[in-house]
Amino acid sequence: MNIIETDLLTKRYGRTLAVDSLDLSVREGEVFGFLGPNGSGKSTTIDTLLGFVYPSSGTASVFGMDPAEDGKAIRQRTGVVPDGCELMSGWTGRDHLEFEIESRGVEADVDAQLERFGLLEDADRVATGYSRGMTQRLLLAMASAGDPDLLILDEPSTGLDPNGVAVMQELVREAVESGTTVFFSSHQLSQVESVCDRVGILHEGALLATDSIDSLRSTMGATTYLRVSVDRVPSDVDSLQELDAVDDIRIDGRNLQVQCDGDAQLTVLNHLDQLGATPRHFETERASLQEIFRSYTSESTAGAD
Ligand SMILES: Nc1ncnc2c1ncn2[C@@H]1O[C@H](COP(=O)(O)OP(=O)(O)OP(=O)(O)O)[C@@H](O)[C@H]1O
Repeated sequence: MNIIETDLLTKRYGRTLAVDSLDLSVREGEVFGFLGPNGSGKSTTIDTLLGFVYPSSGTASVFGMDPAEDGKAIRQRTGVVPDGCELMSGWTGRDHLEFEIESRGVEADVDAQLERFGLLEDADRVATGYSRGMTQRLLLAMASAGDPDLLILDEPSTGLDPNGVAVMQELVREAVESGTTVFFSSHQLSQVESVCDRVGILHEGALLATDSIDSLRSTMGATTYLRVSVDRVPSDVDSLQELDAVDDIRIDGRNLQVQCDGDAQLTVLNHLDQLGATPRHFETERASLQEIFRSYTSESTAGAD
């Protein structure tokens, strides 16, 4: 079953096309990474899913409900870490958490939740005095209170130190174990890569690709960088380029960098051997999500120019 489904979802602000014919499906229990550069429409999509913003055309459904009509019911089952949230003046961290629990109508142990996010000692301080990292931990504590069916995290690691990031990643893993679906919007690609099952790449309001990170890598074609140091560079080294699996070769002294298909390392090393070059050392590196992301968004920008 799909927890989130959109069909040609479009949102215009005057002449700005913030979300453009978006077809999105997020399955129950998965961690879906929603990736896109600044201004690509991530927050607008989320606001539409939560019923804060109405679509210009197309439809959205969350838990099978229309957010434009049943936004409140959707929000009661959803924990949200919004992008750029303002805290209530004069309220303590505890006040914020208690309010969240009450307004979503869930059961949660307030002290345990504060402790889990390292906020128990500061719980009775006015939260507008919190550091950015503490504020973000408070937002995570509020969003995850009472094990919601859906967690929407919009840039959840903003302001977090490495410990905070680890707590956030742990939160995502625990949420999934308890059956929560997680919608994780970010341009912090390394964090998406470590927790998400599938990612959607958004650019200028449109979804360029949706798939698992591995499939996106193989769609990119030559996705492995093989770095080899050889005892000598053969004069006919360019013949490597004739191998189907090889996309590009760069030579720096006795070091070669070969961009090739994921399973072609041995073919390349054997070919070098046949050319009379003995590999002294080699290492491989797969394309990172960052490169996949750049490849999709820059191709699309090039096409638009
Ligand atoms: N209330 C609004 N009024 C007018 N334009 C808006 C409004 N909200 C968003 N936009 C525009 O819609 C586009 C998409 O913005 P959105 O905030 O959804 O992107 P985003 O991917 O979440 O960006 P970021 O990563 O910077 O948060 C941008 O061009 C933005 O300026």
